[in-house]
Amino acid sequence: MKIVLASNSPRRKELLEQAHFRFEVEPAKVEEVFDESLPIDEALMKVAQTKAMDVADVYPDYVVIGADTIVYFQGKRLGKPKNKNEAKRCLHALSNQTHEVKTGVCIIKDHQCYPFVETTKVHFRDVSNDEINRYVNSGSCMDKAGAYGIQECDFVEWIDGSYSNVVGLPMERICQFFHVRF
Ligand SMILES: Cc1cn([C@H]2C[C@H](O)[C@@H](COP(=O)(O)OP(=O)(O)OP(=O)(O)O)O2)c(=O)[nH]c1=O
Repeated sequence: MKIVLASNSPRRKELLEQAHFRFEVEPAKVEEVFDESLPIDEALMKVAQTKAMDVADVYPDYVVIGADTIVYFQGKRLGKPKNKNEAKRCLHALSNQTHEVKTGVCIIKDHQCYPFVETTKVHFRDVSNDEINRYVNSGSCMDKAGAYGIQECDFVEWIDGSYSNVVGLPMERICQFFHVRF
């Protein structure tokens, strides 16, 4: 079975590699448009599907994996920060609070779409202004939903659910789909 990952994210590539998948990488060339009129999970699956379908056009005989990760907090979707100030505001808001990380996935196989959403609860400890400034100024938060990477900061006190889902792909469910042991 030939697999292609429709993503630009180095984290998703790494997660699939760690699980010993063999695959190509072809980032989708579509704008991420969120349909705010839909319930959050539906909107997320739609974005993942748009990414997967874009690549399926070019790789018709491959199984395509598309995904999109967001932070969901107090009924609001937090994507990648637009600038450092927004990143700081976002981390302040998440400090000492519990939020959800949602990854929408769409797998296209034999012209059929298999979409799903995985949700992980994440709790931040109390994070000081200094810590937030230092982390944001290091720059690595800018390409990450919610302005943090669980794999590179120590703000997370506990999680409930899939860790890899927070990083960008729910590997338990991906492996289940492909009948691979996780
Ligand atoms: C919350 C969180 C997100 N992230 C990353 C995963 C995703 O790469 C990114 C969310 O952006 P996405 O838009 O889901 O993905 P992407 O733009 O990196 O790649 P593509 O659209 O081509 O698939 O945030 C982490 O690495 N660690 C975290 O703890």
